[in-house]
Amino acid sequence: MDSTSKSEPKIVKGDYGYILEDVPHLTDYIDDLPTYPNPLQDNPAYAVVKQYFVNLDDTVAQKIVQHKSSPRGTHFRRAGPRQKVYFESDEVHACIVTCGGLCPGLNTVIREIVCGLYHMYGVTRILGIEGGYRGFYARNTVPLTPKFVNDIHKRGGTILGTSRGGHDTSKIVDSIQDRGINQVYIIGGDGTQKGASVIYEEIKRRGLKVAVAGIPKTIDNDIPVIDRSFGFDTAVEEAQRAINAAHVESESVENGVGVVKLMGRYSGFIAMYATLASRDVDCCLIPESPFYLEGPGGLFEYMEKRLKENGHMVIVIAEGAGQELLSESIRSMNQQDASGNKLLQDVGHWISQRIRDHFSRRHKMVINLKYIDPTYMIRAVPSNASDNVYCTLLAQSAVHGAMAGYTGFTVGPVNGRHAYIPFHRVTEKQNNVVITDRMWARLLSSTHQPSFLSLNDIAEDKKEEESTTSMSNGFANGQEDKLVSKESSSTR
Ligand SMILES: Nc1ncnc2c1ncn2[C@@H]1O[C@H](COP(=O)(O)OP(=O)(O)O)[C@@H](O)[C@H]1O
Ligand SMILES: O=P(O)(O)OC[C@H]1O[C@](O)(COP(=O)(O)O)[C@@H](O)[C@@H]1O
Ligand SMILES: [Mg+2]
Repeated sequence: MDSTSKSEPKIVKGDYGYILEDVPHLTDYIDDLPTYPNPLQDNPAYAVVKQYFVNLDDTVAQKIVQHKSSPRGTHFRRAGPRQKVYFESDEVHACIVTCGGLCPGLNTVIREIVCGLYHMYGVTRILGIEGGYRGFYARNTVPLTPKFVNDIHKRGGTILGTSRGGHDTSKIVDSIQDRGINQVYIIGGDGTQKGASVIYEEIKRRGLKVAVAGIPKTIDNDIPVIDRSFGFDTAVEEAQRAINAAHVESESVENGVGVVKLMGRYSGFIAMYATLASRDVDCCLIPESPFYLEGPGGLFEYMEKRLKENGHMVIVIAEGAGQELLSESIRSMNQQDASGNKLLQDVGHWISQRIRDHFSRRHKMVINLKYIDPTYMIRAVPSNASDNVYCTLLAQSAVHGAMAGYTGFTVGPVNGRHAYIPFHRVTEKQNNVVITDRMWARLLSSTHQPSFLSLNDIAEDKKEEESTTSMSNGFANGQEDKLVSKESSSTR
């Protein structure tokens, strides 16, 4: 990977503690760029909207809950169409790339970028880059038209293909420059957005009139600032099928135990929401909440109690949970994937085996354990109706932003309003479940599982909480109503 110098964040301060964390604009480094009237003003479909264009000064507050005397705080530029655009329709040559793991909705975002560019702005030259970042210099491209993408939202995966690794900034920007591309739409997770950020920096360094727009993708919902990531809703819904199966299997036999492994490398959002939605789960284990097996307050003690009471139980475990326990018993190999993400040990198999061993050895109790691993099935489905609508808004926001000359930004809803967010804000931290939030407390009270926290842990946590301040809010982070203030994100 090339190292390019990083631009300073664009911060604008206003009255009463107002801060705008703005995104770059092509005019920041190119002088005298001509502007054109937005072609949407002549579009009959949008003629009915009273005030269709977004006011240039509109911004979206990051923190929605305010006290009488609190400063106005951080804001982001509101997404949407602007009266003036910086590209003429026939001048635009756009490209779209998808990177990282699969996620429901990728095809919908591709479709809506193509249709948005074509129908709203009259853009006809749109290239699909195949196979992720390395596709810029090592794979084929495919011309994208509304006809070509018409039905793709009904399919899972990405029609463009994806990959991990292979980010070579100068080769990618060479390819952008050689092909005469001037709008780059990059769909991907935290790693992808870091890649998009260095591409933007290199484009700026070369002084190119090329807008770089990121669309955040992560099934794990681990991207901070935005309310939730697309595909997450679908993933939670799809996980219900696996949990239902585990429940049916476990309640049909004596001492039935259903174990379901769900995705979530560092963040347990899918497991937490799937558990809260299902009501059939007796225990949910996530990376953010360390647990232990043996002894008072441990998982085995709880299982014995639950099986005695109810005759069956369901455990949901996120793939990143309990990794520290696994590395104690299995020699950890510290392997990484091509993007540098840690390769996890299979916690589902491990915990199933430990449970079987425990009950046969210690109790001579016959349990009937069924282990279900639906992880890739959940990721590979097409997006549901609500994610489809969400993907459409994301894609259109990205198109409006690029046409308006903004660059180096990620789009996403912040407290329900779509905004342009500078890359560094979505890559500097990770969104994690905060186990001292009301949402996790709701889960504990619905499953009745132990918190696995000793009194010492709680006291230490409290101390830490007192010295940190609240950061995020928003629906899917589930952190809009904190019990106590705590930084909701952590770096990897
Ligand atoms: N720090 C980084 N700088 C540049 N490119 C990166 C960086 N981290 C990851 N990438 C690239 O982003 C792409 C996707 O990253 P990955 O972590 O696999 O998935 P995701 O974007 O879903 O988190 C890969 O092609 C990878 O090479
Ligand atoms: O496709 P792979 O490499 O097996 O990826 C598995 C990982 O991808 C994810 O689904 C999402 O990760 P990314 O957002 O980084 O793509 C994780 O939950 C999971 O650990
Ligand atoms: Mg990632």
